[in-house]
This record gives sequence, C-alpha cells and structure tokens, in this order.
Amino acid sequence: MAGEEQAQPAAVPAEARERHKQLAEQIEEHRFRYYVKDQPIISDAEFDRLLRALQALEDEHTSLRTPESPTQKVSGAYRTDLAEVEHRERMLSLDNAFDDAELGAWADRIAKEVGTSDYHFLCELKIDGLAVNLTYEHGRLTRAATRGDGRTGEDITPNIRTIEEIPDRLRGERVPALVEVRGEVFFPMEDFQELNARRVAAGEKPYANPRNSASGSLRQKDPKVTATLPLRMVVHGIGAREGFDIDRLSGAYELLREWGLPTTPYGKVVDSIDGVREFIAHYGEHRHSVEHEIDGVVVKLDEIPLQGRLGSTSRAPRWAIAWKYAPEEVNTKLVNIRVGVGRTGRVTPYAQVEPVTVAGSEVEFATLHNQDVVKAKGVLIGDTVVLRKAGDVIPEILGPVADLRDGTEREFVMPTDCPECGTPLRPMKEGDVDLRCPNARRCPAQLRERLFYLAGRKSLDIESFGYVVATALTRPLEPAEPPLEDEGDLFDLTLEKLLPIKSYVLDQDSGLPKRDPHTGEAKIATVFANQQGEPKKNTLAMLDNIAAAKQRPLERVITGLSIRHVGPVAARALAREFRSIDRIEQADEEELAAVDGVGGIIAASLKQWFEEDWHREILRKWRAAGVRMETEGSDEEEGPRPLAGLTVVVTGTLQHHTRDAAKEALQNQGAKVSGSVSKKTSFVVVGENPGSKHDKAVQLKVPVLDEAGFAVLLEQGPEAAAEIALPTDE
Ligand SMILES: NC(=O)c1ccc[n+]([C@@H]2O[C@H](COP(=O)([O-])OP(=O)(O)OC[C@H]3O[C@@H](n4cnc5c(N)ncnc54)[C@H](O)[C@@H]3O)[C@@H](O)[C@H]2O)c1
Ligand SMILES: [Zn+2]
Repeated sequence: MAGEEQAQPAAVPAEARERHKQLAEQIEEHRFRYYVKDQPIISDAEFDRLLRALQALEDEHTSLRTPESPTQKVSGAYRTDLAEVEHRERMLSLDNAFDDAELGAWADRIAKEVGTSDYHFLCELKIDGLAVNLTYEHGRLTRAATRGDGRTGEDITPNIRTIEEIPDRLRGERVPALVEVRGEVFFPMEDFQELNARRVAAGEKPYANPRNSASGSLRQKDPKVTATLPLRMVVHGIGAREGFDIDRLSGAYELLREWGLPTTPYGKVVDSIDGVREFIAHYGEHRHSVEHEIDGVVVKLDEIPLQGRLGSTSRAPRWAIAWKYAPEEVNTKLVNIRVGVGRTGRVTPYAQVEPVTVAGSEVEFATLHNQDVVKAKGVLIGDTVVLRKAGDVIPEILGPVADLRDGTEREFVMPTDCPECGTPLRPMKEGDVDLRCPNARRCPAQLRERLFYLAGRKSLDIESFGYVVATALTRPLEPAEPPLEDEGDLFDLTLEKLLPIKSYVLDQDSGLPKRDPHTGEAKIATVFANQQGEPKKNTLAMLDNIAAAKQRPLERVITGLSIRHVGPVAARALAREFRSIDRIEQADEEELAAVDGVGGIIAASLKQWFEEDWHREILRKWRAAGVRMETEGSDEEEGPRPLAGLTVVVTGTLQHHTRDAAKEALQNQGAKVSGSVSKKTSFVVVGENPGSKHDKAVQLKVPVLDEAGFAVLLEQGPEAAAEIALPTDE
C-alpha cells in the first residue's frame, strides 16, 4: 500500500488536486521567468488571475493550502549567478485588494484586531519596480540585495552603488548602528525606449516593460553595465534596526529623509478608510503625474506597535494591503504593421493588434511613429507584444515578448508607394527619417486630413463637418470624381454636388473602413442625403456653418492652411504682426523669421508654401468666396500688453471661460500660453478636475490661480494676481 498517498486528504477530488498542481507549476514557471530571467511571457494581470484562481481553489479545499503552495510563499527560491544574501528580517510581499469590498474587509479586520480606535493609515503609491534591501551599518552601506524568497536574496551591492541617489553613507547626527532600508528600484518610463533601442542594436532581446528593465539592469553581473543605466529608487520601509526607536512609519520616513535616502513626496497619513478611498481615487486619476510607473496604492497601518500586534502571514504583513489599479499593460498579438498618411503627407507605421480591452477601452491600433521606431522596439509582425494605454494617451507598443517567438514572425518592410494614391514615397529632405507622399494636393489621404483639420476646433471650427464628411468629400465611392479638387473648393460646395455622394465610413485612427459587426462588410453610406434623396438636416446645417466660417479671424484661416510647422500659435503671431495674408506673402524670409513666435524654420516653410501655384490658387478661391483675409484696424489700435513676458498654463475646466477663450484672453494681453508646466511658468490657472499639471505646479512651487485669481490676473495684472495665488505647499 502506498502509505504516502493516504496522507492526501480523501475529501479533495482528483480533478481539483490535478488542477491545483497544474496551476502551481504554471505560477512557479511564470515567477521564474519574471524574477530570474526578467522576461515574463504573460501580463501581470494574467499572472494575478492565475494566483487568484489558485487561492480560490484553496479556499474551497483548504487542505491544498500547504506551506509549499505558491500562495503561501514570497516569490520563490531560485539559484542564480549572483551570490546569496540572508536578510536580517524577512522581506514580505503584500496582499492585494482588487475592489472596494476587499479593501473594506481589510479595514474591518484591522478595526477588530488592533484593540484601539486610535490609529492611522499611511497611503503610498505602489511603485512598479524591483524590491531591494539596503543594509547600513554605522551609517555605511554594507550590503544590497534583491528580495528573493523573502529570507535569502541576491547580492547586488556593487550594482546598487552605481545608483546616484542611494547614499553610500548616511548623513546627519542620528545615524543608527544598523538599519535595513527597503525600497523599490525603478527604470524611468521616458528612458525605456532608448534602452531597448540600444539592446536591439547590440543584438540583445528587448525588455517588455520598464519594470523588467529595472530588474535586468540591476541584476547584471557586471556593475559597469548597471552604471550606464538611469536607475532610480524610492524607499518604502524598514527591516531590522538597532540604535533608534520609531513609533510611526511616517515618522520613520522623516528619519530616512534626514539620512539622505530618497523617500517619496506622495505619502499621506489619513485617519479613516474613507481618507484612503480618496487617496486611491485621486491617484487613479493622476496616475501619470508622477515620475515612476505605479500599479496601485499601498495602505499601511502607521503605528508601528500596532503593526507588531497584527503580525504577518508567511507571505505578507496583515497590517498592509496593496490596492491594484486596472492594468494599463496587456499582452496581445501584433497582427500587422500598416502605414497611414498624415496631413502633411508623412507616412507613419502603426500597429494593428488583436483587439484587447485595456484601461477600459477596446484597442485595435497602436502608434509606432516611424520605421526607425519599429526597428528600435525590435517588434516583428506576429509577435506577442506588450501594449500600453495610459490615460488619454494614444496606445503604444512597449516591446515584444521575445521568448514566445516560434520563428514565423517577420520583419516589417516600409512600403515604397503611398497606400492611398500609389505615388512613390520619399523623404522631403536628405537625412529625414520620415517618408512622405509627395502628391500633396490630390492624395486623398492628405486632403482628407487637411480638410478635417481645417474644419476642426483649432481652425475654422465648422460644426457637422467631421471625419466622415472629410472622407466622403475626398474619396467617395460614387461619383468617381470627388466634389472638390482641394480645399480651395470648400466654400463652393452645393447640395447638388453633395447629395449623390456615397462613401466608405472610415475609422479615424486607422483610415480603414469601419465594418458592420454582424456581416463583417465595410460600411458604406450616403453621407449627405436621406433615403428619399433629400438633404439630411445635418447637411443643411453644415452648409450654413461653412458659410459662417468665412468670417473667422485671420489667424484661424492661416492655421487652416496646414502650412508645415505653422500651428495656432505661429498663426496668431503672424496675424498679429502682418494683419493680412497678402502681407505675409510679400514679407521676405528675414522679416518673417524676426517675428516673435515664428523663427527661421517656420519662415522657410512659409516661403516654400507660397511658392506652390495650387496653394496660391486656394487663397484666390477663398478670397473670391468671401473668406476673411485680413484683420481690421491698424496696429495702433491694439491695446496695451500688460501680461507680456509671462508664461501661463491653463488646466481643468473653468466655469466662465472655455479653454480656448481663456487662452485668447491671455494672449490678447501678451502672455504666452503653454501646454506644460516648468520652473519658468509664471502662473498655472486651475479649474475643476485639474490633471497632472496641477500636481506638477505644486511640485515645482509655481503660483496657482483659481478662476477668481485668473480674473484678477486679467483685470489687475500679474502683481495683484501673485498676491492671491494659492499657497503651493499643501
Ligand atoms: N507577468 C508575470 O509573469 C509575473 C510573474 C510574477 C509576478 N508578477 C507580478 O509581480 C507582482 C507580484 O509581485 P509581489 O509578490 O512582489 O507582490 P506585489 O507587487 O503585489 O506587492 C509587493 C511588493 O510591492 C512593492 N512595493 C511597491 N511600492 C511599495 C510601497 N510603497 N510600499 C511597500 N511595498 C511596495 C514591494 O517591493 C513589495 O515587495 C504582481 O504585480 C505580479 O503580477 C508577474
Ligand atoms: Zn498619397
């Protein structure tokens, strides 16, 4: 008889046991790939699902929850090339809360078990990096190690010494005999693509995301390699200690800061779980206003004696919990790399992926910028890739999961001809990375994009004129000839020309026809007529709106010409200075370049634009149609410019101004309006629901104005506004 088998509890069905074994093996395998090879093949979210499935199985059959189960251990013990180091005090993982009920349950347990009502929660950001343990003895850094299995980690002392912000010696008078400092090493997102480019060029596998590159960089055998990489660190805990006492973790952070260690500025002590919820909600919205990737919030009981009272499991402390945000990274298949043609003819590759839901929306396309970027990222068509969608930013491909290749993947080859008009592509200038379609006037893609921009908010702001209309006017299925040759004909559109038009309904992101979800057929529509062949209401409104757009200010007309490098800011400067299109055309390059906000590149681009016959023809037609080509009044009439020299950023929703109106008001008084906050920003005007710019302002201590302060700035000038600017340290 097999006595050992009898040790297995009979109550657990064989299938459950088998499933448990398989899941456990899978999890161990993924941990090995993640912690040791730094090349995971599944996303964190998928990994978390596996671990949860195992937990659920063990909840059902508790006897499966043995000490060896992956649910009970801190990662795993693996042999690596690096030397082993024992931690003095164990390094643990964290339990997770994926929804509010789980967070609430944790808080209830704390309330029940701490035996007092006098306690606080310390909220911190959960940094997506690599856990390390730094040992300082009498103020000197003597050892640095990875977390490993929590008891034994890998020795990375020489590598850690290459990180600038980690002090070799602690500063100050109150340096203790011993302290283990725990923290997270991370790789800044903005340096990530560059690292991958270097790796691909050197024939190495690119990393799938910044977290893997932090780990890979730090666990190099040769610290000289680590030294070349921009690793950063944030400390978030204390292990073993001798020679000092602390009673609050938040207080311990003060001490760590005094010693010269990089603590986080984003921690916050709150006295209720609702305070925790607010913190979670706030950073859920401002996730990208911090310099490192965050995947959640860590909530800790702040009182250290109470932490001791609650204790830990074999895997995680009971006094802390990690709230996980919805993942922004998913793995999916790169089905194809296509190219799109932009407003200025620039041809850019973009990724078509197997549709996935990420950060709440379904994604099918992701940007790839240009052919060099495709190379630098090292992605092949057919790869499983890591796709990231962060906030409102356009989805992008971070990198390939190279370990999943099976040899069928192929390299992307840039097409030689324009995908929409067949014209051979070429760089505009020698040395340009970008290829362009030189058929600027009639390439349907370019004309479509120009029209869409011309009708858009930054230019003529024509309502009822969107992408579908721009498509129908430039590449109709019927009739064969489009109703306009180029944007010169915009103001001559008639119902007669519009009603017969049938067109594909194109997707704005990809330029591909949208498909009927049921039949899979490309959607075709009569865009301007209803079923009876009469004009749609929208069509009539659009024609009225087009007519009204003839009276838009000069700067908006200039913007709408799609002159390379001439955006709304330059257009405004040009309109202000020259006051008519004719005078801009007559000005020589030097005069143009001398205008504040214009400069040499724009001046050259303007000159080039006016050299094209068909460009001048657009102006002639527009003028004949009655489009405004100058500003009335003379220079002298222009008011004083009390805000000249100021740079102002506007963020959030204002009650009494649209964003554009606020900008215009500022610019009218001579202020420069900028989209990003820097130390040079004079004021940040903050409306409701401001985003990361507000945080940045606070961080850089730039004066912040609310809407009332904004009114003071406009009416009484910068000195008065400065007096009522909000205190910037919260
Ligand atoms: N994709 C894969 O194949 C794969 C495999 C294994 C693990 N993972 C991922 O790794 C993570 C699991 O790792 P884990 O066991 O370390 O758990 P965890 O990441 O959920 O939480 C524990 C860790 O959080 C870190 N941390 C970050 N900020 C912190 C802060 N302010 N205070 C305290 N700790 C902070 C600590 O280093 C700690 O070790 C999960 O996100 C999981 O999805 C992925
Ligand atoms: Zn073309």
